[in-house]
Amino acid sequence: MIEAVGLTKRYGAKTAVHNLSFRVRPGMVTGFLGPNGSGKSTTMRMILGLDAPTEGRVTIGGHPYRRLPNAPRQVGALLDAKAVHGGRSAYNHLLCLARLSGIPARRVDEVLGVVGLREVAKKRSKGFSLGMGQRLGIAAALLGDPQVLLFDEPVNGLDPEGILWIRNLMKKLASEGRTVFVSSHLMSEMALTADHLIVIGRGQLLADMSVKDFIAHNSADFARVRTPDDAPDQRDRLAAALTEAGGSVRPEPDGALRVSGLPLPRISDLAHGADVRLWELSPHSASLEEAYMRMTQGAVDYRSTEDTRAGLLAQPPAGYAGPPAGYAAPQAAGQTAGWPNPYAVPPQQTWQPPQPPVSAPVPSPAPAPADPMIERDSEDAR
Ligand SMILES: Nc1ncnc2c1ncn2[C@@H]1O[C@H](COP(=O)(O)OP(=O)(O)OP(=O)(O)O)[C@@H](O)[C@H]1O
Repeated sequence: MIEAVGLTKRYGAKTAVHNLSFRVRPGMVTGFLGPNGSGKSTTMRMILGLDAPTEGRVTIGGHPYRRLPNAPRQVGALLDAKAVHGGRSAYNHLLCLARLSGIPARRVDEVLGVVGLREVAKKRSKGFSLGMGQRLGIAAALLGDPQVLLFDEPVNGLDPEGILWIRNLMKKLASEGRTVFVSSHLMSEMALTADHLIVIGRGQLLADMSVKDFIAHNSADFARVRTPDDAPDQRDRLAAALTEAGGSVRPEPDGALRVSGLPLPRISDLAHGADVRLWELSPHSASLEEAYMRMTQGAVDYRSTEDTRAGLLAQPPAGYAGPPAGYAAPQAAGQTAGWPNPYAVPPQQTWQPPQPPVSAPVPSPAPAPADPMIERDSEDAR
C-alpha cells in the first residue's frame, strides 16, 4: 500500500502539491487524475524518493522509498519512457537495470516477452517509436516482479492495440494482489481500467473514491425528450407540464428537451396527460469524462484563450439558429451566454412559459453569476 499524509511540495514560491493525504490499496487499479500541472508527476516523484517532500510524508508498505529494503524488487515505476540510454539495445538496457538491482538475467527475457519486444530486443532503443519506448519502460518497471507499480501516463503514444494491452496488463497485475497506481489524461481509458480514483487539482485532493461513486457524485443524469418537430406547441406544453411537476427543463441543440429531476415513467405519464406525442424519451448517464470535467473545471491551470471561461463551452453545431422561442437561456455556474456548457450543474428551474404575443419588453437574460475562478485566473496569469 502507498500512503501519503499531509504531503506538500514547494518549489520556491510555487506550491506544486499541498497537504495531500491518500491511500493506494493493493488488489485494484487506482487512477490518478488531474489537469496539466496539478502535481501528479511531483507526487509520483515523491513516492519514489526522487523529490523530497517540503512537509508531510509518503510511504510504501510503511517505509519511505529510500528506506525500503531492496526497493527495485518491491516497487516498479514508469515515469518517463524517454529516460533510456538510446545507444543501448532494449536487452542491454534491461540487463543493466537487472544487474544494478541483483535481478537474475533470465528475468530480462521474460519481461521482454511480456511487453512484446523480444523481436527487437537487440535493436538500439533510440530507433524505437513512442509506443515501443513505453513498452520498454513498462518492461523496466516489471523487471523486479514488484508488488507496487506506478505508471505515469503509460498509454502515451500507444496505438489502440497497445492501449488494450496496457489495460489488460494493469487489471492482471491488480488481480494478482499488487498495488497499481496509474496516471492518465485519457478518461475513457481510465473508466475501463481503474477501480478507484484519486483526483487532484492545483496540488490538492479533489476526490478519493471508486469510479462508480465519482461518476454518481459528479454528474447529473437526465432524460432527453423529443416531441414532433412540426408541433412546437406540443414541446411547449410538455415543457410547462414537466416544469410544473418539479422537473428542470433545458433545450437541446436539436430541439429536444433535457429533463432532470423526473424519472422516465413520470415524464412519459406527464406527456400522456398533456396529450403530447413523444418521438424520443431516452436516459442519459454521465461518462467519467463528463464527471471529471465538471469536478476539475475550476482547477485548470492552462486554458485556451478561445475558451472564454470554463473552457468547456461546446460550440453550437453549424446551422443552429439558437434556442427555441419561449426559453430563457439558463446561466449556470461557469457558463457564459451562448451555447450551454454541457458540464455545468443544471439550474433548478429553467423553463419559462411562452410569453403572450404582446409588445411587452423582452426580459434580458440574467447576468452570469460571478465566477471566483475568473478572478483567480487573471491574477495567476502566466
Ligand atoms: N522542478 C520544478 N521546479 C519548479 N516548479 C516545478 C518543478 N516541477 C514541477 N513544477 C511545477 O509544479 C506544478 C506541478 O507539476 P507536475 O509536473 O507535478 O504536474 P502534472 O500534474 O504531472 O502535470 P502534467 O499532467 O502536465 O504532466 C506545475 O506548476 C509545475 O510547473
